[in-house]
Amino acid sequence: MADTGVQARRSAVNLLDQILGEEPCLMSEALAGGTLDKLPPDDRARAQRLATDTLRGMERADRLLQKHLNKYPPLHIHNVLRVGTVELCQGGAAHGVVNAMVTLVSQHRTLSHLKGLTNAVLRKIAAEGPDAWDALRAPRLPKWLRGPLIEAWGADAIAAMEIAHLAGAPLDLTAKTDPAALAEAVGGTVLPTGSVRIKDAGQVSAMPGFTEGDWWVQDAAAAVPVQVLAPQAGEMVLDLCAAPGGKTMQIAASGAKVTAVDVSGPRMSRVTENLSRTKLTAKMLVMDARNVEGQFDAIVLDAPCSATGTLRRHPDLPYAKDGAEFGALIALQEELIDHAWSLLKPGGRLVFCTCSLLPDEGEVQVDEALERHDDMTCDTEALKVSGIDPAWITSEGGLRLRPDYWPELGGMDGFYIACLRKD
Ligand SMILES: C[S@@+](CC[C@H](N)C(=O)[O-])C[C@H]1O[C@@H](n2cnc3c(N)ncnc32)[C@H](O)[C@@H]1O
Repeated sequence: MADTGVQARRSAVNLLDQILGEEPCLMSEALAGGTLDKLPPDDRARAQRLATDTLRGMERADRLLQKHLNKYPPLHIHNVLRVGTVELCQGGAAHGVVNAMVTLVSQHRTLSHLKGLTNAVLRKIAAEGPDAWDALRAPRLPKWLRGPLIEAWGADAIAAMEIAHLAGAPLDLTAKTDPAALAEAVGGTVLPTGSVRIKDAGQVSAMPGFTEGDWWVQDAAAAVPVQVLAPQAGEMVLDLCAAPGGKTMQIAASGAKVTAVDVSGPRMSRVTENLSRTKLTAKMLVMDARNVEGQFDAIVLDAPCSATGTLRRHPDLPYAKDGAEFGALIALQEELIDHAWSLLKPGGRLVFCTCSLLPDEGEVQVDEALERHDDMTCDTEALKVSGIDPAWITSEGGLRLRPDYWPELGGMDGFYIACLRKD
């Protein structure tokens, strides 16, 4: 029987039901719960892509749907309509999308009576087409996050970030040795910071050089902290909060001796897999970073944070979170900085970074660390790595990267990075 895409679409809707349900969760949590486990790999990838695209465009989808609904139907049907609307407005063939959505509603145990509504509404959306979609504003961040971000960066910057969030993220790779050769092999371009960017990537594991371990997936912004650290061959480098290992691999590839630490055993097994594929080595410790002992020449601390810099790739986050746990993360970051400082040799450097857009997890965190430690200074020279605009250096001496930077190149994740020198 021909694949009508019903299974992948049903799974996308089921994912959204969990993410947007009474007890919201992250997509990664829904996936870890096995939601897509029974699907063949192609359908799994398609379901995840559909759910992600729908979350990115959800505000637009709801605005279009509002016109055709007296009141919102049950969440499951609402999500069916959202997925259908996003597909239709992003160029999906009307006949195929509407048929698949109506079929999956007609097969539902208790909601099959709403197949007529599904059919009628999606046909109207199909008639309006992508023009109606393009005329709508970029979806806004939820109030709990928008308010603090406007306070930090201003309304214009947040509007630009919302456009970047809607656009999504291209695939960035870090080359083990030669970015130019990698770009040629995979049909990508070398970014100013040396990462290789691919606009329309297919299945990652099928790309040239994956099995050989010539590269790993890492957003361009996430690759900058180790460029700032500039590890040297033979140095003893500590990578705190290391999993899944992007920075561990960068450090190991430089010839430094790296010790990678993460509190999560399952996440550390991903570091092991990545190191084995790329034929790189590191000493691995599964433990709380606050209990690590020893003295190191250089340390990178990629602290757990709100991850608000990664919304281009994780549009589920604003729906699954409400900021309630950020206070505890900020307190943990402070403890981690202080412990990392005690592990650094005199003359050494600590690169502190977070994939956050909140100054409390970046600029403020470093300002306060400078107050607590007399022997700590910010090394702004270290931030002047290839492709970094000096205008991105902040008043306390860190580096602020934002999703609205490099708009012509396809953006970057939000990150904060500081290089702290021990006098
Ligand atoms: C932002 S991710 C790290 C990404 C990683 N550095 C990379 O480049 O691939 C943060 C990590 O911190 C780990 N983590 C959270 N609390 C920790 C703690 N107290 N000690 C060590 N690791 C911790 C999490 O398990 C998670 O893997």
